[in-house]
Amino acid sequence: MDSNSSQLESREQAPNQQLPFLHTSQSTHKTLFIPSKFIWPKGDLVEAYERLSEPHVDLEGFLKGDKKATIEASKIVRKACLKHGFFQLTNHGVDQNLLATALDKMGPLFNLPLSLKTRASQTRAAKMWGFSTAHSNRFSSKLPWKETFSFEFDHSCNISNNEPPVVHFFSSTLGKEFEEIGMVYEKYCQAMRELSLALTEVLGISLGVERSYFRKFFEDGSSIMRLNSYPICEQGGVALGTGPHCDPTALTILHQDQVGGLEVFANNKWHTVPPSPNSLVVNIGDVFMALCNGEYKSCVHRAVVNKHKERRSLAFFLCPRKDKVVRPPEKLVAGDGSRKYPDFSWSELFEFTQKHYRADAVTLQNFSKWVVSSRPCGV
Ligand SMILES: C=C1C[C@]23C[C@H]1CC[C@H]2[C@]1(C)CCC[C@@](C)(C(=O)O)[C@H]1[C@@H]3C(=O)O
Ligand SMILES: O=C(O)CCC(=O)C(=O)O
Ligand SMILES: [Fe+2]
Repeated sequence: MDSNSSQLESREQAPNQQLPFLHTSQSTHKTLFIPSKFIWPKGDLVEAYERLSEPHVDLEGFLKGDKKATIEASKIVRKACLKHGFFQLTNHGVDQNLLATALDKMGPLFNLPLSLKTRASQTRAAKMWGFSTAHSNRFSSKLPWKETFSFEFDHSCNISNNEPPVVHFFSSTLGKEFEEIGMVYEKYCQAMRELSLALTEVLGISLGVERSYFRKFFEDGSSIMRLNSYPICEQGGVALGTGPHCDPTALTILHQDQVGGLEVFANNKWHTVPPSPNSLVVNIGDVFMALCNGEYKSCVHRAVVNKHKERRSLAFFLCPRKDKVVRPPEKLVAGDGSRKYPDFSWSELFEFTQKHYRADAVTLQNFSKWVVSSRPCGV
């Protein structure tokens, strides 16, 4: 844990110091040798030679209430989650226009001058909210080759509010003229909330727990939405867009453009995940792995960089309410009676990744040890 936590940047830095990809799309300047802060260890860079597209889970029948199709979908989900925690969704019911617009609007957003984008930086106490360029204000090494906008999405939020929260995030930081873009992401988050809650039902069925069990658990949650932009990186084989990690959250729905770059670790090897039009990528995260007592795998994945094209993706991270206790239902413990992870609240795990430990492929393991050692009575 030491080598990981030492990457956390303790000093406040001037944001965006000499980052090589600033204004990539507006400038002809080429950066052949990138700063050492962007160089990742060889072990994290091992290439992927195989593809992983399967399984595709067709949600149409489930969404229409067809019992046979629901059982079929839950069986496919179960097999994938027992193995690696990754699958793709087709016929997911999300408006294709909304999906296309959400990706399209990222162009004008990330192409804004850096001075404007940084107005949306660090809008909240935790440093991860708002705009970030390479997380350079948070970490001192292994910087990710990406820019991101991150914001919270409270499940109780209602679009008929005067100024819904996502619209407020964009208009209050970037200006009133960003209300329209804000509304696109507000609608996108609403759609992802519905889809992710529907997925919790499929997961419940697949685990043999009551269908609505996980829906109820996440219904009043507060999720995280992140827009990722991966600039062109001309120096091959040293940088990563996002390093190998498991999402500490519960469930991630990823919408990626057609460039490609997502890779998943399965059967002890890295696999490319070629973009599949009309599909959304889903992966299990640490909170869900803990909720099912380790039965389903939190998916180890990363995003590689591209020498020729910029890449964009949108990640919706389903999270419970901050104070909710993450504890598996009886049914999933009863087998051998032993618990794989201690009880914890989502806010404890979230804070762990923001204050003490940079999320990686073994966050849950290290978090569990930390919880057990820091509580007087262990679990
Ligand atoms: C709770 C979170 C921590 C991260 C953002 C959300 C969900 C995913 C996590 C992250 C993407 C895992 C890889 C490392 C990270 C630092 C990143 O590269 O962006 C992670 C996020 C973070 O702490 O910002
Ligand atoms: O952009 C991608 O393909 C993956 C991003 C990711 O894993 C993340 O943001 O957690
Ligand atoms: Fe991820």
